[in-house]
This record gives sequence, C-alpha cells and structure tokens, in this order.
Amino acid sequence: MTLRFFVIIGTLILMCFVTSLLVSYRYFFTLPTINENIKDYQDRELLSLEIALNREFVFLKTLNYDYAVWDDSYDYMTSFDKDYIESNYVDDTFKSLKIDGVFIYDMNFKQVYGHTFDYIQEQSFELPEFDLNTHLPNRTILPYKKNTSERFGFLRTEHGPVMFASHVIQRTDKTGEPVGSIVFIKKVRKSQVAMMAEVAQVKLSYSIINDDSATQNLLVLNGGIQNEGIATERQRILLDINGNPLLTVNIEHHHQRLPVLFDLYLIIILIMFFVASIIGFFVVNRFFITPLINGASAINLMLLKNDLQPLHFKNQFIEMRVLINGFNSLIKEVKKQNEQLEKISKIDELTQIYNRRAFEEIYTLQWHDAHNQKTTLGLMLIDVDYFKLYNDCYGHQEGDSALQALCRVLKETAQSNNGIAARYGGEEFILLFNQLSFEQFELTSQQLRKNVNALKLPHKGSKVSDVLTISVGCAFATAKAMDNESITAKSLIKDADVMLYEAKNTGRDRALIKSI
Ligand SMILES: Nc1nc2c(ncn2[C@@H]2O[C@H](COP(=O)(O)OP(=O)(O)OP(=O)(O)O)[C@@H](O)[C@H]2O)c(=O)[nH]1
Repeated sequence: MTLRFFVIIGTLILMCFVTSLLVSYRYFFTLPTINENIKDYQDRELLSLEIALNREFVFLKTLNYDYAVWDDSYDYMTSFDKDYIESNYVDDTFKSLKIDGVFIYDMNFKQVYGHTFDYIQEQSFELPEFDLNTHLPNRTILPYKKNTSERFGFLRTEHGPVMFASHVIQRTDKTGEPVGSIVFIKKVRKSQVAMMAEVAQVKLSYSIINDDSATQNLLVLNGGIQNEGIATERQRILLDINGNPLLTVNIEHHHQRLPVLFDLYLIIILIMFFVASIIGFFVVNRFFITPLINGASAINLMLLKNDLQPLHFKNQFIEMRVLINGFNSLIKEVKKQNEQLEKISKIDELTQIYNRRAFEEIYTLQWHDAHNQKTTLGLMLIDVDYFKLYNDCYGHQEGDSALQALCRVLKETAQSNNGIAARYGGEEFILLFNQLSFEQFELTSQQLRKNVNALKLPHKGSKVSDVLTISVGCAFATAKAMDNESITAKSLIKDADVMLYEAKNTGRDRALIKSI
C-alpha cells in the first residue's frame, strides 16, 4: 500500500466518520427536538382554533341566556303578548346583537315564535329546518333532556351551516317550571372564520360536507394533535348537533417548511468539513507525501543505477530536513568509504600504483578501445635485476623502499606518456601505453631504464651494475596489427614476457622490444 493511498483512505474514513456522526446527532437528537417543538406549536394552534370557535359560541350563548332567563320572556309564554315580540325582536335588535334568527318553542317543540333576519344582508330568509314538528331530528337543539338547561352547536340548513345556542325560558330569579326555550342562531360566515384564523395564527378555509363517506378518516376539531406527526396543513371536521359531519376545516399551519435530515446548516457544515479535509489532504500531500515519495523514488533510482547521490530536496519540516541531511551525510560517508574501498581494491598498498586486478580491468578496456579505433597499444613488463640479492644484502624493508622509489619512477614515466603503471607480481611491474608511435614507445622504454638507473640505488649484490637496474620486455601492437586481429590481449602480454625473458638472458639492465 502506498502512503498516498493510505492517506486518501484515511481521509475518506475520517469524512465518513464525521458525516455519520453529524447525521446521527441530527437524526437522534436535534431532529426529534425540533419535531417535538413544532408538534407542540401546532398543537397549540389547534387548541387556539378550538378556543376561538368556543369564544364565538360564548357570545351567542350569553345573549341567548340573557333573553331566556328573563321575566318578560317567561311571561310571554303564558300571555303571548305581541308587545314583547315587537319591542324586543325588531330588525335592529338582530343587527345590534349580530345574530341571524330567534326561535321560541313551547315544551312540546312547537314553534311559538320565529324570525330570521340576515343582519349583514339585512333581509329575511326562510329556515324550515327550525320547524321541529316537520324536522324531528332537529329537536336535539332544545335543552329538554334531564339536567340540561342549554344547548349549542351547529345545524345544517339550506342556507348553509348555522351556529345556534338555546336555553330554557325561566324567570329572572330562575324560579318556576321551564315553559319553553329560546334559540338564537348565527350563520357561519367567511369573515367569522377569518377572525378565528387570526386568533389561532393559522390560515383557514372551510367547505360544507355533502358526502359523509369522504370524511371517514378525518378527525374532529377537538383536543389538538392526536397520534399524528407534524404537517404543513391538516384537515378537521366540525359535527352538527346530531353528530353528523358538517364542515371540513382546512388548516394551514404557521410552519410551512418542516425540518429535514439534511437541512441547509448541516449541508454547509458537511461541505465546509469536506473542503477542509480535501485542503488538508492536499497540504499533507504537497508538503509531506510528495517529498517523501520523490525521495523514495530518487533513492530507488540510485539503487537501480548503483549511483548514490545526495538528495536535493527542500522541505519546511525540521524532521524531514533532519532526515534528508542524515541521508546525505550517510551517502557522503558511504561514497567516501566506497572510494577508499575502490582505492584499496585497485591500488597496491606498498607501491601506490595500480595492482594487477586494476591493471586487468584497464587493459581490457584499453584493448577494446584500441581495437575499435585501430590505434597502437604498447606493454612494458619490468623485473628488478637480482632483487633477491638486494633483499639479502639490505634487508626486506630496504627492499620495500627500493620498490617504492622504483614505482615512483615507473608512474611518472607512464603518466608523462599518457600511460599507466601497475604492480604485476612481487617485484614485477607493467606499463601500458596507447596511441604512442613505435618510436615514442621505444624511446620511452629506454628513458625508463635510464630513469631507474638515475635513482642510483646502490646494489652491491648485482652482477650487472653497482646500482639497482631493471630488465624490460616490451611488446608493441601496431595499428595494423590491431586492425587485422592477428593478436590478442593475452598474446601481447605473452610477447612482452618473452622479451623480458630475453632481456634477462641477454645480460639484464636492458629493454627489448617486439613489434607486432
Ligand atoms: N623487499 C621485498 N622483496 C620482494 C617483494 N616482492 C618480491 N620480493 C622479492 O623479490 C625476489 C625475486 O627474486 P627472484 O624472482 O628469484 O629473482 P631475482 O633475484 O630478482 O633475479 P632475477 O630476476 O633473475 O634478476 C624474491 O626474493 C622476493 O622475496 C616485496 O614486496 N618486497
């Protein structure tokens, strides 16, 4: 798994976790509380509506009571005095009391007086429904049942629903047997409903029910919210005095937008969190993951190429800088040690010139170059004359010093002719030259021998000189020979070896050349 993938997965898990946390909090705590508050509010709206309706009846009932419990009304039921009617139920009475009709009944449900007057339109109208001898079910409007002195409610008429209030006729001091009852009525009007809506702070409309079956599932306006949820609007029915559905009331609640799980605030919070998470990821990616990945790729590439180099990253974080600097120091140290190892593996410790292994590598490369470019290649195989005797005479340490002095000469001579010098065996050395002409090569071999002689290292044991001398076997491969492939790298060394053998056998302290 990559670090970036891990951080992406981590960020996504964090986003899911926080989202579910916020959503759960809203679902289990906030939303139920808001719903409960709205339900409570809507319950109060329904109760207010009920109170507003009752208030309408209270006005009607109070008026009705005043007229029913009055000596003049009581007396009328025995005398049927027209003066009582003419002085108390003129049209202006209806207008001032804001009622639309008065009916007086005896104890046998017989209407002894009835008058209707639409106090707004100021005209009479017929209400046959209040003839209780022809509309027997409507007798329920009268308070003639035991322990009942008043009744009120709605009644269906051909002019629409009306509100009524009735009370038994009694003396003012409430003595004497009931002699009849007075009924006051008031039409249900839009203006009245509008006032109720204002009191309850809801929008109201109503319709008259003509088909009972359509209202079977509707609740009666009574007792507020009953086993219902919150809603933007709901319907209630009003029953007439006989318990039959009369009106459907459409209530539009104050709350027209119900709370949802993902409301605007939650969405904004989630968006803000998502944006913050994404920004966070990009910051971490930009300043931490990308440098780390680049660093890892660079190290990987170095390992593949086997070329260790310091990292050139800049980073804001102290820890990252410490890491990079630490790595660079490590690389520096490894390179240093590698160089030392390389040197140790290629340079002869005593003489500080190339060892045989290094020579083989260089020789192989130069052989191929010379072969490809058709250029000359020359080898000089050097052996110190009577060195065993030198050691015997001066000691091994002096022998070492002599070899060191000799190798300095070999190295200088080689380098001054663009060649290399290497230790080939114990006291056997080899020089390699490329692109020299035969003349230059020959001259160099002689010069080399002279330079060694010029060291003037005393050598009492030598049978050819009183100073240290060398024998040199040289092999020179011409450009032509390199081209026609008549020789090999090995054969050239062999030729040099043969010439060295010749030089030894023909008196030492000399350089013999074979040109191929
Ligand atoms: N002091 C010292 N002696 C070495 C070293 N390497 C080889 N020798 C000695 O070099 C001597 C080589 O002797 P030989 O190969 O017998 O030949 P020589 O005495 O040089 O005689 P010729 O080669 O025939 O002229 C040996 O005695 C080795 O011990 C070295 O690193 N230091």
